[in-house]
Amino acid sequence: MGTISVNEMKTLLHVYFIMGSNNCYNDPKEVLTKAIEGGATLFQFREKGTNALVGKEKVLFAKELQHICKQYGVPFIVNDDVDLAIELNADGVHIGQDDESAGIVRRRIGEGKILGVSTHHLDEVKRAIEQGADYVGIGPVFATVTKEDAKAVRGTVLIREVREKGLSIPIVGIGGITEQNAKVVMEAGGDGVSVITAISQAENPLETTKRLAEVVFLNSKQ
Ligand SMILES: Cc1ncc(COP(=O)(O)OP(=O)(O)O)c(N)n1
Ligand SMILES: Cc1ncsc1CCOP(=O)(O)O
Ligand SMILES: [Mg+2]
Repeated sequence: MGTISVNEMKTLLHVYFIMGSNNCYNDPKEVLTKAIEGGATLFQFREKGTNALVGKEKVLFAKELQHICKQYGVPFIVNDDVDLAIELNADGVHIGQDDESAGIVRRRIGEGKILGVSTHHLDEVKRAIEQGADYVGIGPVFATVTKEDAKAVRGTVLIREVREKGLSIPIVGIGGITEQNAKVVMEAGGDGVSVITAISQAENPLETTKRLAEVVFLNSKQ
């Protein structure tokens, strides 16, 4: 882990909103603002897939979203793009198993930044811990249409396994999570839920995030 405490990290993971420009029907800045006002505790900038912005446009857009996060005191995490995270002095980075190794990324971003790693098996969780992850993302818990190359749906099996092994690493579930099924992730031992579609395509992102936050709060152990 870096310098963030386990408890602080677990609290930040409660309602982890992830978004890129191509995930929204409406103005993404408005969507992010409403999500935060509704209770999002952490934000991940994930600009990838069909029609994603690149180059200067991507950087500019990232800066706009980072500015919103700063105004509300919500940490801003960058997905995949470690160079961008360093350039923007972002609060952290999220990487997957096909990205740069967690150990290298930890050394690049330093101890003071948040490092999240996607995991699908217990050995990946253990390796992420050894290499300095502050939290692990586990999923897809449910079917998702957002990530074209998503791994097979495994429900909450791995979340339960990690807790049964007595590992206290902060865990966030991901994949197809909504206010209707978030409770299952928390009951399995998750510390929070990360969502893209549930908020980015909600008719009312503010009210949806409020309801999601309520489910997480009611089922949280801290
Ligand atoms: C919180 C969280 N968990 C998992 C992921 C997925 O990361 P990855 O497997 O690297 O896939 P991409 O998101 O990069 O397509 C995530 N982004 N966030
Ligand atoms: C990035 C990612 N990693 C595993 S599933 C997923 C997509 C989650 O998006 P949604 O909340 O729309 O299912
Ligand atoms: Mg990735």
